[in-house]
Amino acid sequence: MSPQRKIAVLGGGAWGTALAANSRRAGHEVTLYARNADTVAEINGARTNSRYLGDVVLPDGIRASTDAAEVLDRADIVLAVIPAQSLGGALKELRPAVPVEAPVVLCAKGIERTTGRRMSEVARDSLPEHRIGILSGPSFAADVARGLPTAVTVATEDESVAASLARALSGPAFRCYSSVDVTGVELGGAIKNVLAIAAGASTGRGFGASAQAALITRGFAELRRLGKAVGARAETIMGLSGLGDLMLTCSSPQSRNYSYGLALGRGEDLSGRPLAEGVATAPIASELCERLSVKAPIIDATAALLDGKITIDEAVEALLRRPLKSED
Ligand SMILES: NC(=O)C1=CN([C@@H]2O[C@H](COP(=O)(O)OP(=O)(O)OC[C@H]3O[C@@H](n4cnc5c(N)ncnc54)[C@H](OP(=O)(O)O)[C@@H]3O)[C@@H](O)[C@H]2O)C=CC1
Ligand SMILES: O=C(CO)COP(=O)(O)O
Repeated sequence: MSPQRKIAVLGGGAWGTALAANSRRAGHEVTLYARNADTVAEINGARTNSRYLGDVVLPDGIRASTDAAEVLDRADIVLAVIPAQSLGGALKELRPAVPVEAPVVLCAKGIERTTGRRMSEVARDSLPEHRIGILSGPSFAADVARGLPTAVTVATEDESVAASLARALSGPAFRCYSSVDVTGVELGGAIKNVLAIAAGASTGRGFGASAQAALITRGFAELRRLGKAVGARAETIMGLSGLGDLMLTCSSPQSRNYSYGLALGRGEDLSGRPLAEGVATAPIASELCERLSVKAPIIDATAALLDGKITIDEAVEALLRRPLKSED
């Protein structure tokens, strides 16, 4: 077990709460910032976060607060678990309270819709003097909150910081691998959400398991191409934060992105659904691929589908009618 640190978690949703639980089980002092007073009261009192994690009971000793400065005071490590489209603004606001010595580990999975920036690019702008890391991999919040086993990747540019974070954040059932490939780790997490919507839509429309497997595999080819174009390592894309998370998210209705796709494919009402980061990431991922001359027909079709420009049947027909080529 690594020495006890003070870990400050920013964000009181499903993943922030699950990571707080994991950090507590790993033996750390844990504080959590949530902007919702009811969430704070429930975590401190009943040790639940029923809005996001149902009846999962959290380990004791997590101290939640609506006061970010109090949560961040003397923190050794900060976990930023705020959704991708809100991360930049939130970190800018919190900047004066974030200790400069504390690495800030980003846990959101997405690309900023308005700018095309990956999470580390967003955070470096908001917190220019801090060391920035990223945590990503196959990990449903409810599983981690319950203490079920999984493994993820933690990346920072500095190898020793990455290794130290991996030691600190690993828990009894949460194994962290370290990496210096920040770009590769964050790219996998962002793109798998888009591909999960595509896989869900196909299955929801009734195209069957073969179509879903073909879509995931060819979607993964698009992620590999995009990874190469932005300088990600191939091993990272093949690893937990790439292939690993893609497999998880595209195969379980527990995924909010996959279930968003399922609902889309079934023609259900999409309003009031839980966060599905792929919805905002799809159009900007498609634009990014175009800008970098990366062929990404599944990402493009998903963006067009979400925008209402094409139907699922038209999307699949267009994908099948593309000129035949060698597999790459
Ligand atoms: N859930 C999961 O299984 C996993 C999620 N992730 C990623 O983690 C990120 C967060 O997801 P998750 O926790 O599940 O999402 P949730 O929807 O469960 O929770 C989001 C939380 O962020 C808070 N929030 C939103 N905007 C701000 C802001 N500006 N300042 C402070 N807090 C804010 C919300 O507050 P409020 O309650 O007040 O609205 C809410 O507590 C996403 O990018 C997701 O892809 C990664 C791995 C696993
Ligand atoms: O990132 C996740 C699992 O690794 C969670 O996926 P969803 O956001 O689709 O629920």
